[in-house]
Amino acid sequence: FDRPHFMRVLVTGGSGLLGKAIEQVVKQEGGCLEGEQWTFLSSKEANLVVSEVSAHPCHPPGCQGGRTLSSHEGEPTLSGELHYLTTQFLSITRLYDFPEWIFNCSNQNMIVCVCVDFTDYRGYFAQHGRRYTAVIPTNVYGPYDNFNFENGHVLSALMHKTYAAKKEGTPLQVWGSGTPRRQFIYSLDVARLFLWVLREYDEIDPIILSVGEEEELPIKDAVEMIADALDFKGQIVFDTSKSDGQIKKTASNTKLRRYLPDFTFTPLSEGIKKTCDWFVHNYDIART
Ligand SMILES: C[C@H]1O[C@H](OP(=O)(O)OP(=O)(O)OC[C@H]2O[C@@H](n3cnc4c(=O)[nH]c(N)nc43)[C@H](O)[C@@H]2O)[C@@H](O)[C@@H](O)C1=O
Repeated sequence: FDRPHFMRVLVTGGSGLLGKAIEQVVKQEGGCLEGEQWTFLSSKEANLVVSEVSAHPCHPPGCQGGRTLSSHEGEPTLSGELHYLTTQFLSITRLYDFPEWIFNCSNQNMIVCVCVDFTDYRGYFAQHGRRYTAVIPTNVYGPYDNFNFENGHVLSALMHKTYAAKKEGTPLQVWGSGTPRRQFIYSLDVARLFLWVLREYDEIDPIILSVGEEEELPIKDAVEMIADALDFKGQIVFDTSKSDGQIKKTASNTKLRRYLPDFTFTPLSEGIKKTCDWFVHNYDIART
Protein backbone atom coordinates (compact mmCIF):
# COMPACT_ATOMS: atom_id res chain seq x y z
CA PHE A 1 0.00 0.00 0.00
CA ASP A 2 1.59 3.30 -1.15
CA ARG A 3 0.61 6.27 0.93
CA PRO A 4 0.44 9.54 -0.99
CA HIS A 5 3.04 12.18 -0.20
CA PHE A 6 0.39 14.76 0.70
CA MET A 7 -2.09 13.57 3.27
CA ARG A 8 -5.32 15.29 4.20
CA VAL A 9 -6.69 13.75 7.36
CA LEU A 10 -10.26 14.17 8.50
CA VAL A 11 -11.01 13.27 12.12
CA THR A 12 -14.70 12.90 12.87
CA GLY A 13 -15.83 12.86 16.49
CA GLY A 14 -13.19 15.57 16.89
CA SER A 15 -14.51 16.99 20.18
CA GLY A 16 -14.70 13.69 22.06
CA LEU A 17 -12.34 11.68 24.23
CA LEU A 18 -10.26 10.31 21.40
CA GLY A 19 -10.73 13.12 18.87
CA LYS A 20 -9.38 15.66 21.37
CA ALA A 21 -6.46 13.38 22.26
CA ILE A 22 -5.54 13.02 18.57
CA GLU A 23 -5.78 16.80 18.20
CA GLN A 24 -3.43 17.33 21.15
CA VAL A 25 -0.85 14.90 19.79
CA VAL A 26 -1.04 16.45 16.33
CA LYS A 27 -0.98 20.09 17.45
CA GLN A 28 1.09 20.03 20.62
CA GLU A 29 3.35 17.02 20.37
CA GLY A 30 4.61 17.62 16.86
CA GLY A 31 2.40 14.87 15.47
CA CYS A 32 1.70 16.79 12.27
CA LEU A 33 4.23 15.95 9.56
CA GLU A 34 5.15 18.09 6.60
CA GLY A 35 2.67 17.55 3.79
CA GLU A 36 -0.19 16.74 6.17
CA GLN A 37 -3.35 18.75 6.64
CA TRP A 38 -5.59 17.84 9.57
CA THR A 39 -9.26 18.71 9.99
CA PHE A 40 -11.16 17.96 13.20
CA LEU A 41 -14.95 17.96 13.06
CA SER A 42 -17.24 17.54 16.04
CA SER A 43 -20.46 15.56 15.76
CA LYS A 44 -22.32 18.90 15.56
CA GLU A 45 -20.29 19.90 12.52
CA ALA A 46 -20.43 16.49 10.91
CA ASN A 47 -23.14 14.29 12.33
CA LEU A 48 -22.58 11.04 10.54
CA VAL A 49 -25.81 9.60 11.82
CA VAL A 50 -28.20 12.14 10.38
CA SER A 51 -26.49 14.11 7.66
CA GLU A 52 -24.96 13.50 4.30
CA VAL A 53 -21.52 14.88 5.36
CA SER A 54 -19.13 13.71 5.68
CA ALA A 55 -8.33 12.42 2.43
CA HIS A 56 -7.93 9.89 5.11
CA PRO A 57 -10.62 9.73 7.67
CA CYS A 58 -9.98 8.61 11.22
CA HIS A 59 -13.20 7.81 12.91
CA PRO A 60 -13.42 7.75 16.70
CA PRO A 61 -16.65 6.29 18.14
CA GLY A 62 -19.97 7.99 17.65
CA CYS A 63 -21.22 7.41 21.15
CA GLN A 64 -19.14 7.37 24.27
CA GLY A 65 -20.32 6.13 27.58
CA GLY A 66 -20.21 3.41 30.13
CA ARG A 67 -22.08 0.23 30.55
CA THR A 68 -25.32 1.93 31.64
CA LEU A 69 -25.51 3.88 28.43
CA SER A 70 -24.83 0.72 26.52
CA SER A 71 -27.39 -1.35 28.35
CA HIS A 72 -30.15 1.30 28.28
CA GLU A 73 -29.55 2.58 24.81
CA GLY A 74 -27.37 -0.20 23.57
CA GLU A 75 -29.51 -1.48 20.76
CA PRO A 76 -30.07 1.80 18.95
CA THR A 77 -26.65 3.27 19.70
CA LEU A 78 -24.21 0.44 19.38
CA SER A 79 -25.97 -1.61 16.76
CA GLY A 80 -28.27 0.57 14.68
CA GLU A 81 -26.31 3.79 14.83
CA LEU A 82 -22.97 2.10 14.41
CA HIS A 83 -24.14 0.02 11.52
CA TYR A 84 -25.78 3.04 9.93
CA LEU A 85 -22.79 5.33 10.25
CA THR A 86 -20.32 2.68 9.19
CA THR A 87 -22.32 1.98 6.07
CA GLN A 88 -22.79 5.71 5.53
CA PHE A 89 -19.09 6.32 5.93
CA LEU A 90 -18.18 3.54 3.55
CA SER A 91 -20.37 5.14 0.87
CA ILE A 92 -18.81 8.54 1.51
CA THR A 93 -15.28 7.21 1.40
CA ARG A 94 -16.10 5.49 -1.88
CA LEU A 95 -17.78 8.56 -3.31
CA TYR A 96 -14.91 10.89 -2.44
CA ASP A 97 -12.23 8.32 -3.10
CA PHE A 98 -10.59 8.21 0.35
CA PRO A 99 -7.62 5.89 0.02
CA GLU A 100 -7.42 5.09 3.72
CA TRP A 101 -9.86 4.85 6.63
CA ILE A 102 -9.31 3.95 10.27
CA PHE A 103 -12.39 3.11 12.24
CA ASN A 104 -12.15 3.20 16.01
CA CYS A 105 -14.06 0.28 17.42
CA SER A 106 -14.89 2.11 20.66
CA ASN A 107 -13.26 -0.60 22.72
CA GLN A 108 -12.84 -4.31 23.03
CA ASN A 109 -16.53 -4.62 23.83
CA MET A 110 -16.94 -4.66 20.10
CA ILE A 111 -15.39 -8.07 20.14
CA VAL A 112 -17.70 -9.36 22.82
CA CYS A 113 -20.86 -7.27 22.25
CA VAL A 114 -21.02 -5.96 18.73
CA CYS A 115 -19.89 -7.38 15.45
CA VAL A 116 -18.37 -5.10 12.87
CA ASP A 117 -18.08 -6.77 9.54
CA PHE A 118 -14.38 -6.62 8.73
CA THR A 119 -14.98 -8.71 5.64
CA ASP A 120 -16.25 -5.52 4.00
CA TYR A 121 -12.93 -3.80 4.70
CA ARG A 122 -10.96 -6.69 3.17
CA GLY A 123 -13.27 -6.54 0.17
CA TYR A 124 -12.61 -2.82 -0.21
CA PHE A 125 -8.90 -3.44 -0.40
CA ALA A 126 -9.20 -6.34 -2.80
CA GLN A 127 -11.62 -4.48 -5.07
CA HIS A 128 -10.56 -0.85 -4.78
CA GLY A 129 -7.05 -0.95 -3.27
CA ARG A 130 -8.23 1.10 -0.31
CA ARG A 131 -6.87 0.41 3.09
CA TYR A 132 -9.78 0.55 5.49
CA THR A 133 -9.07 -0.93 8.86
CA ALA A 134 -10.10 -0.69 12.50
CA VAL A 135 -8.38 -0.20 15.83
CA ILE A 136 -9.74 -1.83 18.96
CA PRO A 137 -8.69 -0.10 22.17
CA THR A 138 -9.51 -1.55 25.59
CA ASN A 139 -11.15 0.72 28.22
CA VAL A 140 -10.05 4.23 27.23
CA TYR A 141 -9.99 7.11 29.72
CA GLY A 142 -8.69 10.66 29.72
CA PRO A 143 -9.66 14.34 29.38
CA TYR A 144 -12.88 15.16 27.48
CA ASP A 145 -14.45 11.83 28.42
CA ASN A 146 -18.06 11.55 29.53
CA PHE A 147 -17.94 12.11 33.34
CA ASN A 148 -21.66 11.57 33.92
CA PHE A 149 -22.53 9.71 37.16
CA GLU A 150 -24.91 7.33 35.45
CA ASN A 151 -23.62 6.78 31.97
CA GLY A 152 -19.94 7.79 32.07
CA HIS A 153 -17.12 5.31 31.57
CA VAL A 154 -16.08 3.72 34.85
CA LEU A 155 -12.97 5.82 35.62
CA SER A 156 -14.49 9.12 34.55
CA ALA A 157 -17.77 8.48 36.42
CA LEU A 158 -15.76 7.54 39.51
CA MET A 159 -13.57 10.64 39.26
CA HIS A 160 -16.69 12.77 39.22
CA LYS A 161 -18.28 10.79 42.08
CA THR A 162 -15.09 11.09 44.16
CA TYR A 163 -14.89 14.83 43.48
CA ALA A 164 -18.52 15.25 44.57
CA ALA A 165 -18.15 12.98 47.63
CA LYS A 166 -15.15 15.00 48.80
CA LYS A 167 -16.99 18.28 48.33
CA GLU A 168 -20.11 17.08 50.11
CA GLY A 169 -18.36 15.01 52.80
CA THR A 170 -20.28 11.86 51.80
CA PRO A 171 -19.02 8.29 51.15
CA LEU A 172 -17.90 7.34 47.66
CA GLN A 173 -20.31 4.81 46.16
CA VAL A 174 -18.61 2.37 43.80
CA TRP A 175 -20.81 0.05 41.75
CA GLY A 176 -20.31 -3.67 42.27
CA SER A 177 -17.73 -5.55 44.32
CA GLY A 178 -14.65 -3.82 42.90
CA THR A 179 -13.16 -7.19 41.90
CA PRO A 180 -13.76 -7.19 38.12
CA ARG A 181 -10.52 -6.59 36.27
CA ARG A 182 -9.92 -4.23 33.36
CA GLN A 183 -7.10 -3.01 31.12
CA PHE A 184 -7.17 0.76 30.94
CA ILE A 185 -5.45 2.80 28.25
CA TYR A 186 -4.86 6.55 28.41
CA SER A 187 -6.45 8.46 25.52
CA LEU A 188 -3.18 10.19 24.61
CA ASP A 189 -1.52 6.77 24.23
CA VAL A 190 -4.35 5.65 21.94
CA ALA A 191 -3.89 8.87 19.94
CA ARG A 192 -0.13 8.26 19.51
CA LEU A 193 -0.85 4.72 18.40
CA PHE A 194 -3.57 5.99 16.06
CA LEU A 195 -0.98 8.11 14.24
CA TRP A 196 1.29 5.11 13.96
CA VAL A 197 -1.57 3.07 12.47
CA LEU A 198 -2.30 5.86 10.01
CA ARG A 199 1.27 6.07 8.81
CA GLU A 200 2.79 2.66 9.28
CA TYR A 201 0.24 -0.08 9.78
CA ASP A 202 -0.46 -1.77 6.46
CA GLU A 203 -2.74 -4.64 7.44
CA ILE A 204 -6.45 -4.74 6.77
CA ASP A 205 -6.97 -6.86 9.87
CA PRO A 206 -7.82 -4.73 12.91
CA ILE A 207 -5.33 -4.27 15.70
CA ILE A 208 -5.97 -4.27 19.46
CA LEU A 209 -4.50 -1.22 21.21
CA SER A 210 -3.94 -2.26 24.77
CA VAL A 211 -1.55 -2.40 27.68
CA GLY A 212 -0.26 -5.89 28.49
CA GLU A 213 -2.41 -8.58 30.07
CA GLU A 214 -0.35 -8.28 33.24
CA GLU A 215 -1.63 -4.69 33.59
CA GLU A 216 -5.24 -5.82 33.99
CA LEU A 217 -6.24 -4.72 37.48
CA PRO A 218 -9.27 -4.83 39.80
CA ILE A 219 -11.59 -1.82 39.76
CA LYS A 220 -10.92 -1.31 43.46
CA ASP A 221 -7.21 -0.65 42.76
CA ALA A 222 -8.19 2.01 40.23
CA VAL A 223 -10.58 3.51 42.80
CA GLU A 224 -7.67 3.88 45.23
CA MET A 225 -5.63 5.67 42.57
CA ILE A 226 -8.53 8.08 41.97
CA ALA A 227 -8.93 8.68 45.70
CA ASP A 228 -5.18 9.45 45.94
CA ALA A 229 -5.25 11.74 42.91
CA LEU A 230 -8.17 13.75 44.32
CA ASP A 231 -6.96 13.49 47.92
CA PHE A 232 -10.20 11.86 48.99
CA LYS A 233 -9.97 10.54 52.55
CA GLY A 234 -13.61 9.60 53.07
CA GLN A 235 -15.29 6.20 53.18
CA ILE A 236 -15.41 4.01 50.06
CA VAL A 237 -18.52 1.82 49.78
CA PHE A 238 -18.87 -1.03 47.28
CA ASP A 239 -22.53 -1.26 46.31
CA THR A 240 -22.98 -4.93 45.48
CA SER A 241 -26.62 -4.39 44.54
CA LYS A 242 -25.16 -2.97 41.32
CA SER A 243 -23.90 -5.32 38.63
CA ASP A 244 -20.21 -6.20 38.32
CA GLY A 245 -20.53 -6.75 34.59
CA GLN A 246 -17.97 -9.04 33.05
CA ILE A 247 -15.46 -10.30 35.56
CA LYS A 248 -12.64 -9.65 33.12
CA LYS A 249 -12.18 -8.77 29.45
CA THR A 250 -8.52 -9.63 28.96
CA ALA A 251 -7.15 -8.51 25.62
CA SER A 252 -3.77 -9.48 24.20
CA ASN A 253 -1.39 -6.82 22.91
CA THR A 254 1.01 -9.37 21.41
CA LYS A 255 0.39 -8.13 17.88
CA LEU A 256 0.97 -4.50 18.86
CA ARG A 257 4.13 -5.46 20.74
CA ARG A 258 5.41 -7.31 17.69
CA TYR A 259 5.28 -4.02 15.78
CA LEU A 260 6.17 -1.65 18.64
CA PRO A 261 8.19 -3.50 21.28
CA ASP A 262 9.38 -0.26 22.88
CA PHE A 263 6.17 1.76 23.04
CA THR A 264 5.83 3.20 26.55
CA PHE A 265 2.32 3.32 27.96
CA THR A 266 1.42 6.03 30.45
CA PRO A 267 1.30 4.35 33.88
CA LEU A 268 -2.31 4.17 35.11
CA SER A 269 -1.67 6.22 38.27
CA GLU A 270 -0.10 8.98 36.15
CA GLY A 271 -2.91 8.98 33.57
CA ILE A 272 -5.50 9.04 36.36
CA LYS A 273 -3.74 11.96 38.05
CA LYS A 274 -3.61 13.91 34.78
CA THR A 275 -7.26 13.21 34.02
CA CYS A 276 -8.37 14.17 37.56
CA ASP A 277 -6.39 17.43 37.30
CA TRP A 278 -7.97 18.13 33.92
CA PHE A 279 -11.45 17.41 35.31
CA VAL A 280 -10.99 19.69 38.33
CA HIS A 281 -9.64 22.55 36.21
CA ASN A 282 -12.24 22.12 33.47
CA TYR A 283 -15.26 21.25 35.56
CA ASP A 284 -17.35 23.91 33.81
CA ILE A 285 -16.81 22.51 30.35
CA ALA A 286 -16.52 18.81 31.22
CA ARG A 287 -19.34 16.53 30.05
CA THR A 288 -21.06 15.73 33.30
C1 LIG B 1 -20.08 -1.55 27.07
C2 LIG B 1 -19.30 -0.44 27.66
O1 LIG B 1 -18.34 -1.00 28.53
C3 LIG B 1 -17.45 -0.13 29.08
O2 LIG B 1 -18.10 0.66 29.97
P1 LIG B 1 -17.58 0.95 31.43
O3 LIG B 1 -18.78 1.12 32.25
O4 LIG B 1 -16.63 2.06 31.49
O5 LIG B 1 -16.71 -0.29 31.85
P2 LIG B 1 -16.97 -1.81 32.01
O6 LIG B 1 -18.33 -2.25 31.65
O7 LIG B 1 -15.82 -2.44 31.32
O8 LIG B 1 -16.79 -2.02 33.59
C4 LIG B 1 -17.13 -1.20 34.58
C5 LIG B 1 -16.82 -1.88 35.91
O9 LIG B 1 -16.65 -0.88 36.87
C6 LIG B 1 -17.67 -0.97 37.85
N1 LIG B 1 -18.04 0.37 38.28
C7 LIG B 1 -17.91 0.81 39.55
N2 LIG B 1 -18.38 2.05 39.68
C8 LIG B 1 -18.78 2.43 38.42
C9 LIG B 1 -19.33 3.64 37.92
O10 LIG B 1 -19.54 4.62 38.64
N3 LIG B 1 -19.61 3.68 36.58
C10 LIG B 1 -19.37 2.60 35.74
N4 LIG B 1 -19.65 2.74 34.44
N5 LIG B 1 -18.87 1.43 36.21
C11 LIG B 1 -18.57 1.35 37.53
C12 LIG B 1 -18.79 -1.77 37.20
O11 LIG B 1 -19.62 -2.38 38.13
C13 LIG B 1 -17.96 -2.75 36.36
O12 LIG B 1 -17.51 -3.78 37.17
C14 LIG B 1 -16.75 0.77 28.20
O13 LIG B 1 -15.67 0.11 27.66
C15 LIG B 1 -17.71 1.44 27.22
O14 LIG B 1 -17.04 2.09 26.21
C16 LIG B 1 -18.73 0.50 26.68
O15 LIG B 1 -19.13 0.58 25.54
